[in-house]
Amino acid sequence: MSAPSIRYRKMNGLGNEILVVDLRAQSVSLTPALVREIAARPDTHFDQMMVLLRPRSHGTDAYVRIFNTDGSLSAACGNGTRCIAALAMEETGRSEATFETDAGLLPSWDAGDGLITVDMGAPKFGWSEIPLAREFADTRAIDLRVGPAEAPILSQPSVANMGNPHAIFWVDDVGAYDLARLGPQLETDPVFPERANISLAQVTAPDGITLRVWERGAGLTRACGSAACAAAVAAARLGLTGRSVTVTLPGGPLLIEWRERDDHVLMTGPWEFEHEGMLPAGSLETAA
Ligand SMILES: N[C@H](CCC[C@H](N)C(=O)O)C(=O)O
Repeated sequence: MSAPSIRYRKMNGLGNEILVVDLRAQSVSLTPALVREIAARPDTHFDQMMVLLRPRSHGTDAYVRIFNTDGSLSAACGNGTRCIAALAMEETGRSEATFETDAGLLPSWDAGDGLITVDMGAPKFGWSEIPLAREFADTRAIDLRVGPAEAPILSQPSVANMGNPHAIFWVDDVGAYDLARLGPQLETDPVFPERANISLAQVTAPDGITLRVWERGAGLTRACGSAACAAAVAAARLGLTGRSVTVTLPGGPLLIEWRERDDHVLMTGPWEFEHEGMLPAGSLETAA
């Protein structure tokens, strides 16, 4: 049997590296090993791979599975959703697109000036919804720390689920920490049974947050949309900011609005097309 040929599109959302693979008309199974192999190649390297599958629900453009670099799955990726929304809008000629993931529906629309808004849904704050391994009554600050009890390096993060688990540590200077060293340790702390995305957040104004993220399954990235949403809602819950904030990541700013009406979080930002090509046939033979 000859290997299927599959096109990929390499994009990015604020430097968050996104590989889009459209399998709506093809049947190929992507194993974690194959995903890791694709991620290891310079041309197709990604932080997240957005795999478009045939829609499961009426009115949606695709059912989307999202893989991290390490082959694990995530039910949310804000930056990647802007990228696939841009492709879908170009394909349909419409100015909106809706995707389904395992975390629910993600409506998105053209916000003008080359920006796209994604409705990331309502955040969840219950300890079992994050999920955490044991009960915490107040997830605005949980008892977790790195370093000695009397002088912790980082402590008392807020936690939230934005379709995926996030912990946000509030700091005075996001640049003052070795996140590449602390991230892996916190990501896999036993309090997070499904691991977690780890953020350092610095509140710079009632409508401004600076953020650095160690992503579950992907490591340090230039931007993480769902982490920006999680930090924004966590800051608003603590009264550190209002419900509309600009979250500035290493890759640039995202506008986050936590809508009063239905608690949904709206994320607005750019997307960029880089190049396209075919996935290496050799690796796909393994999967066919
Ligand atoms: N970069 C993505 C999130 C990836 C999350 C993933 N690392 C996980 O939850 O496992 C974003 O823009 O929202």
